[in-house]
Amino acid sequence: MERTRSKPIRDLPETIHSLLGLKSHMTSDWVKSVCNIVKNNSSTSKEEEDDSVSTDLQSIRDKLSALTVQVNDQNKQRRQILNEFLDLKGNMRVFCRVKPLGASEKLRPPVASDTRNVIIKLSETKRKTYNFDRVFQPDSSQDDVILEIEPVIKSVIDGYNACIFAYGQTGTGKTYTMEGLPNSPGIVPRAIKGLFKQVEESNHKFLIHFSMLEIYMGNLKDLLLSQATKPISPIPPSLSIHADASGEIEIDNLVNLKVDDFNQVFKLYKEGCRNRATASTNSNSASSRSHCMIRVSVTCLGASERRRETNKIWLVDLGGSERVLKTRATGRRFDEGKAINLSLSALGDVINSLQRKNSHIPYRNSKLTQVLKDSLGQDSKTLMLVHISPKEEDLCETICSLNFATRAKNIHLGQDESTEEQQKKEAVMMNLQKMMEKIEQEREMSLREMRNLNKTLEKFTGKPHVIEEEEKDVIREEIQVTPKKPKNKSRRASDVFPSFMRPTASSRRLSGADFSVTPNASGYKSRRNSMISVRAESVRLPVKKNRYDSACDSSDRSVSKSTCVMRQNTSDDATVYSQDISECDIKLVVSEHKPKALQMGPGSATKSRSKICNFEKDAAQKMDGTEFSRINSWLRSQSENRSYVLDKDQLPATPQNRSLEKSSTQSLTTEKITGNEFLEKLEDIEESKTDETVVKPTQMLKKLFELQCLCSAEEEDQILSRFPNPGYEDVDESLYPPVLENDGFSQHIDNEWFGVNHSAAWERDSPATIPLLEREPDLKQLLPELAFDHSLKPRGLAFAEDVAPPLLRAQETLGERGKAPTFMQKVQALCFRILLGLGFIDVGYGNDFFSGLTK
Ligand SMILES: Nc1ncnc2c1ncn2[C@@H]1O[C@H](COP(=O)(O)OP(=O)(O)OP(=O)(O)O)[C@@H](O)[C@H]1O
Repeated sequence: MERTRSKPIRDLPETIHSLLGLKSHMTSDWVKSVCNIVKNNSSTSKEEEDDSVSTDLQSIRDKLSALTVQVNDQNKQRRQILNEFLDLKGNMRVFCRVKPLGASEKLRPPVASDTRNVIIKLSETKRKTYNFDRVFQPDSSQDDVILEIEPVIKSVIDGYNACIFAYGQTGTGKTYTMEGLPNSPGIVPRAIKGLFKQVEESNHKFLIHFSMLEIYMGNLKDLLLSQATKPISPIPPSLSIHADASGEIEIDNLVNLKVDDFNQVFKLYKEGCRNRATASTNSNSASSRSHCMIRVSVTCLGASERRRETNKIWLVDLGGSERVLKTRATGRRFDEGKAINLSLSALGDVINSLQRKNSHIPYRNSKLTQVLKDSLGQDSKTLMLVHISPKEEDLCETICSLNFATRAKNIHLGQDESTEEQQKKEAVMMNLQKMMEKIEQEREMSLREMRNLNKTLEKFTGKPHVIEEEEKDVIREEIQVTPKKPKNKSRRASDVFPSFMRPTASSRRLSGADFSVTPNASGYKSRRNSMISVRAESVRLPVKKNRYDSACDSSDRSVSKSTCVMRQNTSDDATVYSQDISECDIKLVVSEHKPKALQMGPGSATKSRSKICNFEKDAAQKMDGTEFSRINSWLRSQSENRSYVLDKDQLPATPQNRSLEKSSTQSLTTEKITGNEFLEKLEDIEESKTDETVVKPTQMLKKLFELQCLCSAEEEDQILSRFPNPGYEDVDESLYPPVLENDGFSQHIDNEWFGVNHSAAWERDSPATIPLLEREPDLKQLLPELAFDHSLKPRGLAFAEDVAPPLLRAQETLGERGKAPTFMQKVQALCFRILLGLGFIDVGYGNDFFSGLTK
């Protein structure tokens, strides 16, 4: 182009010379006409030039559009083939993974396996074979497992709901498979990575959201929201499950964060794991005591070939099924084990009904099945990984797990197929797989060509080609707190539950969520709107610092046990446990929870509350990627800000309380008080309260005194020795904080990030497990006449009514509530518990988890 422009200038002398010769002929008209010719000439060439460029651009655009259509077509074909392939494999695919024997376990295991079968040696002559889609031998790697889940990830991109869950006896490697270790990451990180990779390769624009929750003791808990670590912390909005008009399951108030890459997911995942509590059990030193559920939602607008605009995948690490008798769980561990078994049993029932193609599928029988309703069965892709132990002592549980998995496997396949049919099917599947590979290669080529053309286009125009549908895309909010549906009580799942599904006293007691209490005389309002009166006390126990702590957290840790009592429901107390900053004081906290802001220091409840409000407000705003870090740091600050507040309005104007009030305002520093002062303060406060308000630990202390009066220690020991209770090696655990663990995953992640190995030292022998009274000299002073040795332990048990799992209370075999229990009633309660533990008494759950599984 430059050459054409410079030519007239080069030719100028010559032109002038020739013009000079024609001087006589040059009239003004002539000059004008020559000028016009030159002018027209130059404008024509410019237009021509522009035309040729725009033609080029147009042809690129046309090519791109054609390629887009082609890729869409290829996507459609791929989806159809994949779907056919997965249909042949079964909507519910079941894998079995056999845990390797430990180095010290040299015995020949009774479980053998090949790539599709698990053979159980029941006796010398009797063997039972279980058939699965794939069996992972003890020496199989994480890679082997991941390879098998790839089709499921692809079907998520195609718009199908999916669910991958790990099932099995406690300690058999569910968390290992789902989370993995730093050097061998498991399904969760790799599935999410795989999802992002697929999204990157796609020609569509996807929006990905991440949520994480756990089902603990039958209640949903949002793991991306710091939970109320103390009774008067802002209470996170309760999560409730409902189905939308299209039957998709939604969870109201569940934090749903937009994520742009795997790193963001990784941070959230870490945060979620931090909010999860695991505990040490006889079977697993870091046992998951809940079901951990990760939801990744995928939205793609304008992709007609996808099954639906928004779909999701659930990645679930189920709590371990366990025989309570075998694990010898007591107190809280016992309750947790029962809750896990109950929901697994409900899952088994759903699977059973799906398999039998029953018209009614009992999804409503547990929160777990309600949440997974649209991801189990129907046209969703489900992958179950059953984990078994090869050890002889676990044979019974292994058979239960295998039977459970076999029922699931039969969901789609129906009757057993003949070998011939199976071979035919496998040939078809092989063919489909080849077709899919071919289409994927072609698709990859088309996508590469599209990328190159896009680059060329960008060079000319300065912006990439935009496909029409993409232009229409709406940028979604970064945070989507699922908006509450207009209050239509009859539509809410929780309201139409059969009564046994409604939150029980125990579930409310433990989670603090779902606080639906019958109105009482004093006029009850929902907990979220008004917690009329909250009294709480907290005892903090120091926890030995481990290497993990020192590496990732500069603060010390302690385990705090807090108890709060709400006026609305005197029988309910919410016990929460948290890992917290180090303190070893006995701290008394009394507060009235009011809607008005509590003026406390940094990280106070007020701030947290207002942040939660902002959180919801933000849902209405569009956010860009940079917002993520803000939210992330907020989430972090939430988990780090652990403080206690004291509301002076609730304190009677006694000198003690004035000092207490003072202590509370001293920027949350805890006032050390002696045991007697402590009791006096409790009593003062108790007197000032309405008669319905109870402070449970005070009661417990009082009852300890009462018992001391009722009978001597010798008499009591004598009676108790007649009822051997193998589980009670310590004072009942429900009275004390659980052994809080860094959960497996965060441990792994943090190890990876900080390069430290987790020290297994603070597990069972953690100071947090040492009975409270032994650790607290102040409390010890309170009870000078009680021996602080193991003779105290059975006494704790005598208060069976207080410490028994709340579900036992429903039996009401101990006499009327509200009356002071006599010693005989306490002994009866103890007997009841023992008989229950030995399996002689049914607790009224209907079916025990293990019964029926071996049918
Ligand atoms: N396939 C495996 N290879 C190596 N180690 C394994 C394997 N499976 C499990 N483990 C190890 O066994 C221990 C218990 O595993 P894990 O915590 O995953 O069990 P779990 O089934 O999740 O237990 P729970 O139900 O109590 O949470 C862990 O230390 C884990 O690393």
